[in-house]
Amino acid sequence: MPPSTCYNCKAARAVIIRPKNRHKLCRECFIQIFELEVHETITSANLFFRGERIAIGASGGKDSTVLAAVLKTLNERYDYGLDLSLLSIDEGIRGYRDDSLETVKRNAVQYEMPLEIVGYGELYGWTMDQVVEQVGKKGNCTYCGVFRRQALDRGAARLGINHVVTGHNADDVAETVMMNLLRGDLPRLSRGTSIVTESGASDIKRSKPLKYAYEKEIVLYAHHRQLDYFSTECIYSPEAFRGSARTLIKDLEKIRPSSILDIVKSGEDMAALVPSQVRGAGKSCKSSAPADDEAAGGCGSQNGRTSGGEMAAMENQLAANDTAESRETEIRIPRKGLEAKKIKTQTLQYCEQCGYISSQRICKACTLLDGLNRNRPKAAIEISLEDEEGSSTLARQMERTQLTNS
Ligand SMILES: Nc1ncnc2c1ncn2[C@@H]1O[C@H](COP(=O)(O)OP(=O)(O)OP(=O)(O)O)[C@@H](O)[C@H]1O
Repeated sequence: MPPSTCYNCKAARAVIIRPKNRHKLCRECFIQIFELEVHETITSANLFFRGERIAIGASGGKDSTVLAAVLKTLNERYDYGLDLSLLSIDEGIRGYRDDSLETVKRNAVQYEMPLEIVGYGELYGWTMDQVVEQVGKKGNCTYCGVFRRQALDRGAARLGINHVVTGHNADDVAETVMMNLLRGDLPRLSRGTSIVTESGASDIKRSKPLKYAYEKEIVLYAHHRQLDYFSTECIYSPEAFRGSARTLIKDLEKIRPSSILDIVKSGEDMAALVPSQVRGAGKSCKSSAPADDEAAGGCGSQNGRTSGGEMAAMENQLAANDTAESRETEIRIPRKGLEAKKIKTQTLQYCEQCGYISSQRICKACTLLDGLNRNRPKAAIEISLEDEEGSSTLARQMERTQLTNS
């Protein structure tokens, strides 16, 4: 069969079949189109203003590396006038984050961007290796997600920047939509689909310029531009529910490539139906809008990305059961009072311990830290909570927050 020509330029040889729409493209057209689509996302959502300082949440992985590369290209090509920096959080995971941070350090040189690294150890007195040693692998993603959100805010505040962009892509958003649909959490679904998340008290705005970019296309882009990124998965436990949502979406994508974007768009439409006081996002509703699933249940990264084998085995099992058993269908009538799930609204306040924005008296990070510190052997607490000047980590954390909030 003769090689196909590019669907776009009709001249060069096609080397890519776009996962999004199956168009056959040459390398140059694919790169141009990918960048143009991110540019359109940025301009149609008015994400930036001229002269704005932006911190790129840089993990060294493919998504944030592509984000940094594309933002640098677009900033120069379209003269956005942005001042771009890289901001990395060192969760303290030996054999994973230390290696990926080396990639970010190289990216900082390659893209000529300043880099700030903020560590869980210095902020919280706990690295993720120590947390996992204490709590085990199960549930550790919750600690990591809650800590990371605050750490990104604190790192940005340290740089004097109030807009953090992250590499969350269309697949991540579709998973978040699916997970929150399955657990009936419309407020969180709504926050997860939003391209920008702002909270009432923190001045730090978050946005996802790659929100409509397919993960597969991000990998293709990184490959064809030969970007330097780190591809090892986090060594700690998978977030099982996200993994199941991912498997479901990947199965749908095989039958219908547009499924990912369709789910994202449906999520946006559903979000539009959620009243803003229930959604709990944005400055107007005075809520802490405590993030989407980035904070709620881990990083939403490679974690939990199951192959789908478990699902297939379960489907086979169910099919076998169906033929063996009689085909009875049980219809349950909901008990009175249980029909409608009560939707809680959130009220803005500051954590009494560290001053960070929270919907509770004590923020999630302090609650988790209290639990960790209570169970830490006494000698270890004394050593790790005292810094050279003798002030406690949380006290330092509070000082920083007061600076941030003032
Ligand atoms: N340690 C970190 N430091 C800074 N930003 C981070 C860190 N971890 C995650 N992020 C930000 O959050 C986004 C989503 O993170 P997630 O863990 O889901 O990783 P991912 O989908 O594998 O992305 P990546 O490929 O960039 O690692 C990343 O693209 C990045 O912008």
